Amino acid sequence: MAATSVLPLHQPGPADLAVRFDAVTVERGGISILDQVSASVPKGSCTAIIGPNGAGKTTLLLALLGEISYQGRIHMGNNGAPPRIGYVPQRLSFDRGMPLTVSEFLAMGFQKKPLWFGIAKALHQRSREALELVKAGHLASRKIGALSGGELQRVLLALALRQEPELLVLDEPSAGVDFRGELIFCELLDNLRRSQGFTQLMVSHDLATVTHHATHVICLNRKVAAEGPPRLTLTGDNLTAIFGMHMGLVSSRSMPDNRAVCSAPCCQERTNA
Ligand SMILES: Nc1ncnc2c1ncn2[C@@H]1O[C@H](COP(=O)(O)OP(=O)(O)OP(=O)(O)O)[C@@H](O)[C@H]1O
Repeated sequence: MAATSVLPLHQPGPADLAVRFDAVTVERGGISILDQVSASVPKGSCTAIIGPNGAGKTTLLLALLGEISYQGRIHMGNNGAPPRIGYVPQRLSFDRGMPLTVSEFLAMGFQKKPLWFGIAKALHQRSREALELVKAGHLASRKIGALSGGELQRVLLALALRQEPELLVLDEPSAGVDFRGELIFCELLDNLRRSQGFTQLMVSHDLATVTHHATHVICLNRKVAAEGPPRLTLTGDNLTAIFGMHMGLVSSRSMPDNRAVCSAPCCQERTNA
């Protein structure tokens, strides 16, 4: 597949960057997953990594989180000190019959000692505050296994925000969430990012979300095909190069605030749903 060259659109200095991937290379089972990936995440940005299935997006996040080994370098933070990182995973496997309330689930993440020693009242209060922050205070006494996809997503966000992260990493935050739920979640994230000042790095398959919310985009398909502001990066040529099919972005009058949406048939169906 032809890859376009990296666009020289955004040339921030090191002090402006929350993360810099420098020739990151990952091989798993003898197969090349990431090949010399160099890209930047501007400080305070909402940076989206886009690319087709199997492009290595999750792998890049796992390398950043120190969960897998890689060649190359990943620079984070200004003064050599690693930033506080919050992480919202793509999916969470757990026993849906687990007899835990949302408040207890969050308290488990907050407290150092095992749950069977009981949960301090103050931690329940902290859980409630964490839920209020993501506009999910009403979920505190619900069973964690009974939550919908969108509700669980908010709880995981509350958990990720507990340490006041400087870098919030989200792997497909809108997977399994309907269009309206996704819109609300992304707006919540935008507001939190502005009020708390963290940098947001997310993997997304939804080009409408990326167009509307991201301030910086990394187009990845094993290598970086393009990088820069969405308006200049999400061109028909770049999208065709990484997704291998003709794609473009169209403007839709039927959308709130006339935002751009992806013209690919799957996105059109989703948008019109
Ligand atoms: N543990 C592993 N061992 C071998 N190959 C792996 C392993 N984990 C992932 N891969 C392969 O690495 C490639 C990239 O996977 P990754 O999950 O990073 O892609 P992705 O871009 O996040 O995909 P998706 O959009 O489908 O979530 C895939 O081909 C996958 O099969």
